Amino acid sequence: MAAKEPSPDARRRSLAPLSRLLPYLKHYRGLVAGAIVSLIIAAVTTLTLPIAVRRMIDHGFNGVETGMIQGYFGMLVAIAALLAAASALRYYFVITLGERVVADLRRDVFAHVTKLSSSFFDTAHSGEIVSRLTADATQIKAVVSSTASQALRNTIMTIGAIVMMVVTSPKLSSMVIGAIPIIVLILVGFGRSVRAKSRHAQDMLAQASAYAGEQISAVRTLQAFTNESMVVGRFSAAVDRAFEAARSSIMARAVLTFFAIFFIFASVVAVLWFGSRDVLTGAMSPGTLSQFLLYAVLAAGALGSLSEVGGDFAQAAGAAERMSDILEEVPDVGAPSNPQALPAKALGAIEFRQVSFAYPSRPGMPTLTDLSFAVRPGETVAIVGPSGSGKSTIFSLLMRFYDPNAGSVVIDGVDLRHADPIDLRARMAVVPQDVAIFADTAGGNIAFGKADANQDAIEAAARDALADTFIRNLNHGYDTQVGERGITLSGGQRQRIGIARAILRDAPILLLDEATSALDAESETLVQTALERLMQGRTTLVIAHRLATILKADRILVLDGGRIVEEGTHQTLVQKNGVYAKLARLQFEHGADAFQAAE
Ligand SMILES: Nc1ncnc2c1ncn2[C@@H]1O[C@H](COP(=O)(O)OP(=O)(O)OP(=O)(O)O)[C@@H](O)[C@H]1O
Repeated sequence: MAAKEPSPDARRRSLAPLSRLLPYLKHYRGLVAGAIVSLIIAAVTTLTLPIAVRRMIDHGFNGVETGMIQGYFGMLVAIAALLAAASALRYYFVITLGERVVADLRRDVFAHVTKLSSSFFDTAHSGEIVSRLTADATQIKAVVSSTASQALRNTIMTIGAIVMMVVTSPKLSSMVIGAIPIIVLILVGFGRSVRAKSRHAQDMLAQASAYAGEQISAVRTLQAFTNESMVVGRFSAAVDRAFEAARSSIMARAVLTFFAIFFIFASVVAVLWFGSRDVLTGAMSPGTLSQFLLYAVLAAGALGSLSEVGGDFAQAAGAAERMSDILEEVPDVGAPSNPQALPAKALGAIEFRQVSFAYPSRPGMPTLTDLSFAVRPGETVAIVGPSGSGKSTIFSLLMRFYDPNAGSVVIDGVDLRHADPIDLRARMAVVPQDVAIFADTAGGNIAFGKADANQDAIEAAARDALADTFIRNLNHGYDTQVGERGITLSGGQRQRIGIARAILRDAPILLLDEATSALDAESETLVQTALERLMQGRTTLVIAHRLATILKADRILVLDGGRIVEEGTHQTLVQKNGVYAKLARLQFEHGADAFQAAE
């Protein structure tokens, strides 16, 4: 994914990716219209204020029409009320719109990510995807809400105020308008440097947070190696670097503030100087001078803000691009337009026909070569082989996480390429080596096997998986939070939750990846018994690491270097004295006695 990212410069220049947000805005035309209307009302009301001020000064203070001053104050209060109402409405519409659009975008990106195929995740970093859903989405929210409305408001204000300046006094405006480009250029130049420095500060902070996140997630290792002071030292150095970067950005902003205020006031003083001469000569009324001054201040303020929002737009364009990159990612493995239905009554027959496969991230290196085997409904087949021989890859192809490069994988007579992956996976239950436990309750974790399962079904599955007793002994039984990654559970307990989940799923095909990590004898027996119950009446393919499992299998496939090198029962393979016999002696040492007995 990183390779596809355009350079930061290219990203800064192009605002085009923001147009990808338009379809989202279209769903909320009412909010958009409300925002624009209230924005225009607020801008126009602000622009009428100087006129009111002029009329008040020229007519209210001249001693002749003093009665009118009351009327003008009344009018000013009415204008203020309108301005306040329009601004409040603008805030409501614009912020709601921002939140709504970003919520939709987040939902779509997440939904799309869940559908992407394994080859995408082989190269993508999950942390990066999450940061797109959080940090990038937040930047987009800022643009859709405040930045876009600020830009629009300030554009209307700038144009409106300049027009009104010209209308009020063409002579003074020619002077001011001539000076504006110079001031803007200086401010924009400074603004760039401020932005570059603040971006640097953000990066430094991100580094510090990433370091903290990594260490917190591995806090047990950190404490076990008593590296607390080293880690704290590194973190505080990272935080200090972030602080220094922030200070440099704050300094630049302070200098910018100095120049911005100085230039604005200097130009106001210059206008006052020239204007007051006209007022003294009677060429201009004091009210007109005040009106002009107010317009000049409004124009300067609006222009200043406009120069700031440019950077925010560029950042959000980058964020929008990163999010739409994900939306444009097409899954390698998807449902065909007319998927072939699997037989209504699932049999659980599996067949690999001359399958060859290389992972997309390593195209030149075949992982499976010309692999053919069949598993009859209800049969239990054990796959054994040295580490890296391709055992897990067989499972990945069966679940259609990848498609083979040659040959076909067939379930119940249907080539998986022609089937809908959702339909297909519904017929399988998987118990992986390392059962994924979510930060949820014990019951919730089992229910991951079947989202609509009721409490009785969950408890029945837990009983069959021999997990019921330990779950009931937890503080709140099935409602106990088991912590992120199941940190509060033992290895054997995690596995039994995984087995309960598979029992609940009640699928005709069972894919079992036996854990390699040794459990104590008691847990081992529990897990083994639970697995045997689970395997009853189902087609089971098991990546076997234990002799006990192998002995119970109907057949053994021996895999080496992505090929099936031997096939048979334990007895026949041992007699053959080939790859299996050697592997069995080395790998199943802890079952050596059983091995001897079986021989
Ligand atoms: N996602 C992947 N992308 C690229 N190569 C992979 C991927 N997964 C596995 N491989 C490679 O494919 C080969 C077979 O891996 P596989 O996981 O199927 O082996 P295994 O027999 O299950 O090993 P183990 O018993 O150690 O789990 C290995 O060389 C491995 O490095």
